[in-house]
This record gives sequence, structure tokens and C-alpha cells, in this order.
Amino acid sequence: MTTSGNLLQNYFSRLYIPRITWTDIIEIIIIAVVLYNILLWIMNTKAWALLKGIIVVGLFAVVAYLLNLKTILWIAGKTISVGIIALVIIFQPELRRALEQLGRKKFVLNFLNFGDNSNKDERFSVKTADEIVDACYRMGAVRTGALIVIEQDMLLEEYIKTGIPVDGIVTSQLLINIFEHNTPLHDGAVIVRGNRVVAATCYLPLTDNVNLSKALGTRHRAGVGISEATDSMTIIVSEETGKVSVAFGGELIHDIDADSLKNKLEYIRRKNIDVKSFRIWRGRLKHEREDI
Ligand SMILES: Nc1ncnc2c1ncn2[C@@H]1O[C@H](COP(=O)(O)OP(=O)(O)OP(=O)(O)O)[C@@H](O)[C@H]1O
Repeated sequence: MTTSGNLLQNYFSRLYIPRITWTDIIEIIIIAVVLYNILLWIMNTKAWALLKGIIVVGLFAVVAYLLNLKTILWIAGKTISVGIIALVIIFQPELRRALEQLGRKKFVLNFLNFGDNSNKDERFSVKTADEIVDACYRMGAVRTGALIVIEQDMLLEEYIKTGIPVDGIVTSQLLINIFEHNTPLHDGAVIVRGNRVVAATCYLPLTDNVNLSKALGTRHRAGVGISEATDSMTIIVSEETGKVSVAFGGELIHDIDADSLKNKLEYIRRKNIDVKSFRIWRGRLKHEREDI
């Protein structure tokens, strides 16, 4: 008993506990806030998907190290410096934007707010969902093409910036007016955040998925493209056929009915959707109809 007591006393006497001063506390707070904002930035840009890829590569490198796979470790060592340069090139637009934000007045307020964006957490109402569904099928009936992106957790700022700001409450009339042929806002995509149409004529990234039906053109490719790059859900109304489709997580459900669309929007409204459930849902529909 005395030996273990002595051991413990010996251990604690050697333990170095530094004195914490005010400057240490300030430093810890600053580093925590900076790290938190960097993580938010990563999650709100395409960096999130890439970070997950880097984690997988990192895990692979750890396995290679544990198994002593020398050639793989050598290749990984040689490519790491090139990889860092590649990251800077890939994220050049995002890094430039982040640095630009540093120069803006609102940045300090946002920073102290811990990046809290009240709009971001706003769930859209049942009315908004109904208005969107109503607009899509009314547009489909008269062969008006439409592309509606519904923002979820990832902010779509970089796509919103490519369009024209609207900031109007979502109503079926507003959506129909926006996509009306030969009007200034009809081209490109509308982005919906919460209960508001944030912007119109937005340019979206096109998917290069070769499995997508050749009958579907760039509107559908853009809808699937944004759903690959972000966690948003996109509704596409075909100008050619009037059919309504939904893209989520890089998957497309072609020609869905109003009840199914409403159902899907209800999931989003309750923030209750992930790619897996969407795939299961898509599989079920595909089973029911062979023409997808
Ligand atoms: N990258 C993009 N981002 C946003 N909108 C786009 C993009 N590419 C095309 N569009 C929209 O899609 C329209 C062209 O649609 P297109 O006919 O090529 O597609 P589609 O998938 O065959 O659809 P539809 O069945 O409506 O014809 C454009 O006028 C534009 O409004």
C-alpha cells in the first residue's frame, strides 16, 4: 500500500502542470473560434467532400505504414508536396473569397456570432412546400422548364453569386413568373433558402455522370450536378415533356408524381433525409415503374 502510495506521489511530483495565465485563456479562445470558423467554412464549401476524401487517403497511408508497404509510402511521400499545391489551386476561388471576407465590415460580427446564420436554420413551412409542388406541376402542364434548388445545411453562396438576387417569399406565382418564357429571369436555376427565393438565373455545375439518360439535357445535368456537389435537393421541370424530376446526392428520380414530391419535400422540411434513404426511395419507385 505504502509502495503504491509512494509511486503515485512520485508520479504526481514529476507531473508538470503549467500555470495558466489570462493570455493563455485568450489564446485558447481565439484558436477555438478560428478553428470553428475554418470547420464551418469547410462544411459550407465543396471542401467538405474533399476533406472526407483526404481522410480516406490518410487512413490508407496509416494502413500502409502499419503493414510497412514501403513503395506505397514512398509514392505517398513524393506526392504530398504536389498534393498541397493542387489543393491551393483547387480551392483558389474559395480561398480568395475567404480572404475577401476578412476585409469586409460584417465579417467581425459574423465571426463573433460563431458563424451563426439565422437563415441557415430556418425550416421552410408546409405552405412553401405546397407552393413549390403547385408551381412545378402547373409549369409542367404548360411545358415551362424550371430548375429549383432547395438549400439544406450547406450554404449555396457560390452558386447564388452567379445569379440575380430576388429575395422574395416562395409562392407558386413567383416561381411561375420567374420561369416564364422570354422573361429576364427564366434562364438558369432558382435557389430557395427557407421560405424565400434567394436568387434566380443561377449557374449550376453540370454532372459528368455517364449513366444519366442521353435523352436528358443540360437542365437535368445541372440539377444532378449541384446535388453531387452539395447536400441540396433540386427539382427539375422538363420543358420538353413537362415531367418533374428530383435530384439528390447525385441520384435522379425521373418523372415523379405530385404526392411523391410533396413527400420528399416533407423530409427536407423536417431535415430528415440522407442519400441512403433517397436511394432506397428511388429504388422503390424504379421498381414500380420501368420507364425511369
Ligand atoms: N449549368 C446550368 N445551370 C443552370 N441552368 C442551366 C444550366 N445548363 C442549362 N440550364 C438551363 O437549362 C436550359 C436548357 O435545357 P436543355 O433543353 O438543354 O435541358 P433538358 O435537360 O433537355 O431539359 P428540357 O427537358 O427542359 O428540355 C437552359 O436554357 C437553362 O435555363
